[in-house]
Amino acid sequence: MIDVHKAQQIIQAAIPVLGSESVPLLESLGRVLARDIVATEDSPGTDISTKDGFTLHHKSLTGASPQSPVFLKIIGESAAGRPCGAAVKAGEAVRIMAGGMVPDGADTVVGLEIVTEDHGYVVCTSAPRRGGSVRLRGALLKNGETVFRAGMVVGPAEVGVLASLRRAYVPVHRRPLVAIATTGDELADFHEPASPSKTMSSNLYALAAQVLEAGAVPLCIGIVGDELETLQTHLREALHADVIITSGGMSKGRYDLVRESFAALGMDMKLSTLLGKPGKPAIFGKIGASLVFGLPGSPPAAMISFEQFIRPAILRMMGHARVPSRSAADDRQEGTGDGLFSLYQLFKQGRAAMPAENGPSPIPLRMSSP
Ligand SMILES: Nc1nc2c(c(=O)[nH]1)N[C@H]1C(S)=C(S)[C@@H](COP(=O)(O)OP(=O)(O)OC[C@H]3O[C@@H](n4cnc5c(N)ncnc54)[C@H](O)[C@@H]3O)O[C@H]1N2
Ligand code: MOO
Repeated sequence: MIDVHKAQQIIQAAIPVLGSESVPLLESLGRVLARDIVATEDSPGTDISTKDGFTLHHKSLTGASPQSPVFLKIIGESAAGRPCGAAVKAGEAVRIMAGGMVPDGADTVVGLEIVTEDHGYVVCTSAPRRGGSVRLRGALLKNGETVFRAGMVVGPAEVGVLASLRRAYVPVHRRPLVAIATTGDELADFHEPASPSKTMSSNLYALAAQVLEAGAVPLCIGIVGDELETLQTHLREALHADVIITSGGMSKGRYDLVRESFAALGMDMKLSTLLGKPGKPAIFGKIGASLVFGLPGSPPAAMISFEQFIRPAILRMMGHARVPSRSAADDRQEGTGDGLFSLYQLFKQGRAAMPAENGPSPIPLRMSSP
């Protein structure tokens, strides 16, 4: 028997990083880049003014002072997105807006606040430094420059930069398809009427929600009965998924046939039986390329096993380099009260599974009262 941390190491060592896919820009949020992103053009693509004012050649301002103002003829306008066609010569200036293209012949912008206008001339009484208030072509990004490295997680700022690079599609690591089957003849789903001998298969939904929260794609196989042949048939069909999760049927009871079914499908068992609860009877292995996690049926044990083992595995498959590994045992020792262990306690008291004010519906699919 091994402890949770050793089990986490064994699982991580067996997890492949999935290949890449190209996704529309916004779908890359939270995903991991599968390739370096290289700029294919300069940004900005031309010299741009950062102020509203006048653009001119710096030499035109030589000697400008309050005692000796320099008059420059205004020959045109460069608004953002509407460049001025003319080139600027000595003794001339072009009215420019922030974001406007600096025309040929100009190299400097003087802000509106330090000049005056007089009958078609701009009057300058000081000279800013050469190149002042101009963002040069390629100042933000140069053509050929590596902007982001593979392995980086895409956040909102990266989405903005990718958009400025005109990347409508982004290469990211694939999200795993995770098949979830719950086992047990006592289980029922929404389509079946409530009955004292039946238990709603809440694990199917809780685990699917955990899969979604981890960023993967859940595929709910549903409830599979405690019958060897049925189990094998359904699990065989689930083998096209990257990950298969089962809940229930893991203990040594007479009808606990999950291990047997996996064995018959050729499972390479890498982990069997943990030291301590919750999740003691959990197993992990591989069938072909699919990773297989057999979790215990008890809802807190299933959810906590997911947090301890499957969330880190999913993150790793999606290319995340730093994968935090939590354990209910650590949380209990730390006694923070908001960790995995408290989730377990909450479940044991039945509060998470069924809030008192929102009892079970006797009629399936009836809308709960608000
Ligand atoms: N003789 C022993 N029996 C058991 C031991 C033990 O040490 N000696 N350990 C117990 C522990 S701990 C666990 S955990 C369970 C694991 O058993 P299974 O994985 O076979 O779980 P089930 O028997 O199928 O179900 C347990 C419990 O959870 C409910 N359940 C199951 N599936 C779902 C679902 N999809 N949604 C909601 N609830 C579910 C089920 O009705 C049971 O009440 O073994 C113990 N036995
Ligand atoms: O080991 Mo069971 O999963 O411990 O509650």
